Amino acid sequence: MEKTANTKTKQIITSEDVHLYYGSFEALHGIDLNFGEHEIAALIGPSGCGKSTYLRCLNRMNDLIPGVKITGSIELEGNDIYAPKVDVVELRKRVGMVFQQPNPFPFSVYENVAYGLRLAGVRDKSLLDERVETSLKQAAIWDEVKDNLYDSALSFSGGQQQRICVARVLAVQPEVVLLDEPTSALDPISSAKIEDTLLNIRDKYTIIIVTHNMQQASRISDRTAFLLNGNLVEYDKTEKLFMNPEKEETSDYLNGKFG
Ligand SMILES: Nc1ncnc2c1ncn2[C@@H]1O[C@H](COP(=O)(O)OP(=O)(O)OP(=O)(O)O)[C@@H](O)[C@H]1O
Repeated sequence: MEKTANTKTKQIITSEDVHLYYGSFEALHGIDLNFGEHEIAALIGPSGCGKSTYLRCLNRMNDLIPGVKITGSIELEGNDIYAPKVDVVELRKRVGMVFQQPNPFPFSVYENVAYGLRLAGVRDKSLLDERVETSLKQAAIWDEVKDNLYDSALSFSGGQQQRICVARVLAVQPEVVLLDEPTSALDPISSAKIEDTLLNIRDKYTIIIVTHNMQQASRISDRTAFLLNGNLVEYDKTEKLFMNPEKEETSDYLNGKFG
């Protein structure tokens, strides 16, 4: 198993021995994973193996679930994200998240993308305009919405809504973007646009994506982690993991023997 494949790349997130309990149920059994700057990492594995649970640890989304206990360590650029002094709102700006179902607010496209900036106290109209446009361009949706910026985001298609959600996350200039099955509710053309978007923005962000779609993982990710029953089985360069996995469980999963 190669956990530090990109040794030359600066590691942005390092997690060690992460255990997560939902009440008495242990969903993660000690996960060691790290993620580098400008890297796309994919988390794959059968339903219920803990992919989303692990992803949510990275910006403390599990804090919102009653009865959850987490042990181990997760650091963002060397700082413990679970330290008592951490401002969780600030953390979630640095580690943004896109969900499975597009979830734009019932506001205009402009206000969706400007939302986080306004919350952060940005009032300068030209700065807001500039960030909204840049973020929509990065999310590869600008051309489709630029003439309708003040229409409700809900009036756009699911695929367009998802790219508006990506733009909303990018507007606050995060370091890490987490995506939890962002294309599973989308048609293939919209999915391909999201994939292109991720490839376009990888030079500025660290991207961690949970996906059930193995072709998607192999198309866009630099490294892939295979999880099974709350354990990390293998983490390696994507091509290596798909073409020549070290572990039998990985090979069985890739060959459709379970999951
Ligand atoms: N809020 C919760 N309360 C209790 N158990 C939970 C909760 N969320 C998830 N679990 C359990 O934790 C385990 C891991 O779930 P998780 O959703 O992380 O898996 P997953 O790999 O993302 O699955 P899927 O691919 O189906 O989304 C499962 O056994 C699940 O039933």
